[in-house]
Amino acid sequence: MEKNQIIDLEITDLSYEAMGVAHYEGMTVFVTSAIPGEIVRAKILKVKKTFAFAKIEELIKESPDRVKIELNQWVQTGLASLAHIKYNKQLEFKRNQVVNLLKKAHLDDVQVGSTLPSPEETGYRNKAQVPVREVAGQLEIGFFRRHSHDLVPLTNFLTTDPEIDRVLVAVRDILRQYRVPAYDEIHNQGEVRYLDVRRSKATGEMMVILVCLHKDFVQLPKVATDIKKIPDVTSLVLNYNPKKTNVILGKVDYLIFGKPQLTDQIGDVKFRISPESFFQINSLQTPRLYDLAIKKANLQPEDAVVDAYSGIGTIGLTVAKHVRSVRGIESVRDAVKDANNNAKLNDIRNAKYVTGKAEEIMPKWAEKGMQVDIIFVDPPRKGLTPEFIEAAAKTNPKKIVYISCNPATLVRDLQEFQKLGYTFDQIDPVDMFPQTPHVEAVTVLERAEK
Ligand SMILES: C[S@@+](CC[C@H](N)C(=O)[O-])C[C@H]1O[C@@H](n2cnc3c(N)ncnc32)[C@H](O)[C@@H]1O
Repeated sequence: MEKNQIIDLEITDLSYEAMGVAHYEGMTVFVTSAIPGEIVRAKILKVKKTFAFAKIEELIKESPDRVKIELNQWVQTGLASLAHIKYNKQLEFKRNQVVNLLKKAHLDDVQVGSTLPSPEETGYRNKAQVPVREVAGQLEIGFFRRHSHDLVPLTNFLTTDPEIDRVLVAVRDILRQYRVPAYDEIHNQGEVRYLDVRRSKATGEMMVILVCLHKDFVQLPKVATDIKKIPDVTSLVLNYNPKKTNVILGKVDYLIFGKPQLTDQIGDVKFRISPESFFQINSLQTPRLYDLAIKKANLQPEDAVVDAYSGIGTIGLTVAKHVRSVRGIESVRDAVKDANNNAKLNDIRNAKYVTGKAEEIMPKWAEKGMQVDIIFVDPPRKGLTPEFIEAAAKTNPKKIVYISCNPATLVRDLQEFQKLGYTFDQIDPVDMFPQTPHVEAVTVLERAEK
């Protein structure tokens, strides 16, 4: 097999990144935008030792699961790599990912629920974070081509709230008008690296964050005056990121105008969110995810609850009124401040959040003999650490409710809890990210009776 070769392929599977999978002369070929059941004439783009990448030249047999999309770039860039597949099939794809991981781990008897669909299939994201680069002599916003930093200009991001897309385009036009340079990552020069826009579904307020190479730039006063005039924009923040790095946000924020936090609501609890704090991006699906997790926890009024990887306290503060106490752990200092302030804002007095790494704080609590009834964990994609798992089990909770955004680390961690006397019999996928291959899932671990 060689680059630019044209071959006919039968697509038999979808990869975790939602590329069509085919086999050809002992090689696995990943074909962008292809769907199982399709026969495609494909052009080979890159050849590795045992696998290759290809793109469709001609669709010979089309799958009935394919849907027409407005922009091929959504799938090609990886912004919405499932957008060409019917929504019910996307839900099946996500469930299958969990089923396959369980099979690999010889846990075939664990039940996998059907994926809980999102109330909105598009336009559900309450936040957009888009790169700003110069393309053909002009400042553009868009999305990087898969596995690259080549910007594909876009103004319709499909998965973000259309109100956010409107503001992104308006800010782009203001930056163009005042000739603010886009960031040049090769030379670490220029100015605006990313545009970050967040919208509260509860209040309609929007916060604009300009991620910049410098703390200030000559055009900033004029740019700020014009951004203030965009309807519904309530604050502007300059995030200072001077480093040559792929990390999007720098460590310092300067409030240019408006309120330093956005106010949103989940169920009947209000939340103020700082720019550095994590907040679930699918506003309508989040309360459904939490409801499922809370129902599975079967909380009792006398329960002592731990909310680990708590962000701004969304899970703990949602359950605080129904339990004895909530103790939360979160590594981002601003998020912890938000969590404790959010407790006050909602007149919740039995919840307290601390700053630190969950894998360091939990062993200390276990050491002190802290009594815990229920632990909620909601870690980032890399999952839990052995130190956290051991300490969590040591506090002897009745239940550990695991909310995960990566089924591979979820299954790995569940097996570790099993070794420590916890059992589980069901995983429930929840679609927080329609049109993308990301899978969220909830599992409850119960202490086995000794
Ligand atoms: C997936 S988010 C969940 C946040 C929150 N539970 C929610 O639903 O909004 C994971 C959170 O874990 C935090 N985090 C990452 N690594 C951590 C660690 N080692 N210890 C504690 N928190 C951590 C992140 O800052 C983020 O707020």
